[in-house]
Amino acid sequence: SDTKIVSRHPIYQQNVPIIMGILNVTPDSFSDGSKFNQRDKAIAHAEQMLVDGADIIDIGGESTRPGAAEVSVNQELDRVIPIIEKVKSLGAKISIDTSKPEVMLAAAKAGADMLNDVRALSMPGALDAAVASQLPVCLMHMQGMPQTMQKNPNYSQVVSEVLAYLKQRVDCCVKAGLARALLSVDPGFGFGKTLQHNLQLLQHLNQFKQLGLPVLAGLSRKSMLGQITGREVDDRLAGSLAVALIAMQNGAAILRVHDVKQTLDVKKIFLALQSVSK
Ligand SMILES: Nc1nc2[nH]c(SCC(=O)O)nc2c(=O)[nH]1
Repeated sequence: SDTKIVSRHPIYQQNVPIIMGILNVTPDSFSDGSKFNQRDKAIAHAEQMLVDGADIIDIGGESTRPGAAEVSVNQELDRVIPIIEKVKSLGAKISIDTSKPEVMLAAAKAGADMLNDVRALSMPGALDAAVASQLPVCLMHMQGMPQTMQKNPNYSQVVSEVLAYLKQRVDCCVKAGLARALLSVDPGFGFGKTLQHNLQLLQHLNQFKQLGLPVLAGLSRKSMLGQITGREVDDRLAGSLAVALIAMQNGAAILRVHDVKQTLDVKKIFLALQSVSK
């Protein structure tokens, strides 16, 4: 295959899977209490994930769940910037989960180490902002938009279509001035995909290595796991760990997860087997 291994930005840590701990700072995530004790809870959660072994903390101020309402720039800035500043002071590596150029630039100024865009820099001004920041960026595939993406996801060949989209976005970023070494790609589990589409993408996750870039997998507690196990979102640890291992075995370089402590154990088991000769 035409795998072009490129030199990679240090944040991608070469050949050991990276654990990205999820820190949602949307109102429903730390629902009770005032904005300030919600912030304290977010920082405590970030601290715990760092203790538990997270390599990067992914901070997001816009819920991109199916049907989620849109968030204004100022609302999103107000949610994420104070948290980035505090988490940075803990010495953590931070990725900012946003599609808005203003949030990307402000987050970079506040100390973010990576951009994570579920819209693959497709919003107006986003690509220019990413180039200006010169930060590593994860490009994710989404079919449609959060409000409508799960209505009727349809592909003729989901794996090749998602791969082609990501290849096109990578080429566009490189042409705009982002070195390939900064880029990572993500098939976007649950973003405009049926269960079958998600399973196809997971089964053939290796295909995405053709781009020669780190592959990020975001499977943790997602509804695809609920569809298979019948478990509610707070009861999907076993399902999340199962797919985390499968994703690692299928080449995922970054795992975006809620349950950092448990996923670290899965990573250690995976690496122990890697070191044994076949
Ligand atoms: N790169 C990347 N970023 C994400 N942000 C979310 S938010 C929805 C949820 O966590 O359920 N998912 C993902 C994902 O899969 N990949």
